[in-house]
Amino acid sequence: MAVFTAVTEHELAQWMRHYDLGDVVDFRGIASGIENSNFFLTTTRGEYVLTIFEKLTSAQLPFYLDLMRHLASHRVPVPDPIPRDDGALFGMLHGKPTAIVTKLEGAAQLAPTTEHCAEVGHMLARMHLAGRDFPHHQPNLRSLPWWQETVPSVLPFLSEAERELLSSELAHQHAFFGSSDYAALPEGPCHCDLFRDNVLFAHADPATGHEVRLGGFFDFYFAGCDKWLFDVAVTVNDWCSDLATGHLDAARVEALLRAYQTVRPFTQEERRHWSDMLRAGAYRFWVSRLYDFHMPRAAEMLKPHDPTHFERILRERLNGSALPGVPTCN
Ligand SMILES: Nc1ncnc2c1ncn2[C@@H]1O[C@H](COP(=O)(O)OP(=O)(O)O)[C@@H](O)[C@H]1O
Ligand SMILES: N[C@@H](CCOP(=O)(O)O)C(=O)O
Repeated sequence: MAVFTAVTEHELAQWMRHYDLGDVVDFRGIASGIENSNFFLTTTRGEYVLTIFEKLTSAQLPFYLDLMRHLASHRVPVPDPIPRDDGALFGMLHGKPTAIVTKLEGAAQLAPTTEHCAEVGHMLARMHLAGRDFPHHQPNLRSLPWWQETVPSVLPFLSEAERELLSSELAHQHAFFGSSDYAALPEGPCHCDLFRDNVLFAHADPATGHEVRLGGFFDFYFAGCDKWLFDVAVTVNDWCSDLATGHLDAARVEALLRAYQTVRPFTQEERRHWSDMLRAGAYRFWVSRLYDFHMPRAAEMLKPHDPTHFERILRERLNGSALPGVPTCN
């Protein structure tokens, strides 16, 4: 269930008068998704996605929509927000901010191979470089200050061993974030949630002979400015982990990092702190999943994600001997 706000034919017709997108041919709700009401919209001009933002406010939205527009204009395949006739990238429908963005091609690949990982790594690096001249700044709102604020509220629900790990890792990350090496890590706009379900792959490309072709990255609504290495770590923790054990698959890690570094090689500090950042990436999602699990919001529609998955991943990453190294890139 992911249409929280219904739109009638009449309301859609009124809404479309603000856009130069031709006539509506088809309009249907998208079943997946948990945050917003999403609809596939086909017009005589093309295919789009209409999103009614259920939680994000008008004040918060410009950063995300401007970033998507900026990346799309730099030929990074992301949904491109369509401006209305007054130039705005969103308007209000049912009292909620609403936007129309371009529809990406393809389907999610939930069992990725090394080829999928290489495509994702390559595009992630391109995305980071394309974001360098993005003029707006908004921090990743799910970083250290949010962890520090949130951890005390989940501690009472946890076992002694979980509490111990949550607290000791927070202390470790606090020290890492305060270090001069951390300050030297390159940064910029990051997706911050580039999981398997936020990337689409289209069919094989006969022109290049590539078996897999990236359709694009979407769901930028956790994006923010952060260390690029954090974005890579979040991505590797999801794309390259065995889902049952949290163990990193060395071949997928190698493929993703090698492809990333053909575009942007890691700095010395990044290589040195790869394992700390994998831990930070795991910690971020352990904390958010614990929070969603133990403090579900009223009227939550879906079962919260399993927090123990990221506890397992964090414990795995702490076991340094299980970590594949960062490939060198010449
Ligand atoms: N721009 C897009 N192009 C193609 N499909 C999209 C696009 N945006 C969303 N979708 C589809 O809609 C689904 C729900 O979107 P998502 O961003 O995950 O929703 P939510 O923000 O509610 O979690 C995705 O799984 C994807 O199939
Ligand atoms: N990827 C996160 C949850 C973020 O929610 P999304 O469905 O909007 O991507 C997780 O797995 O915990």
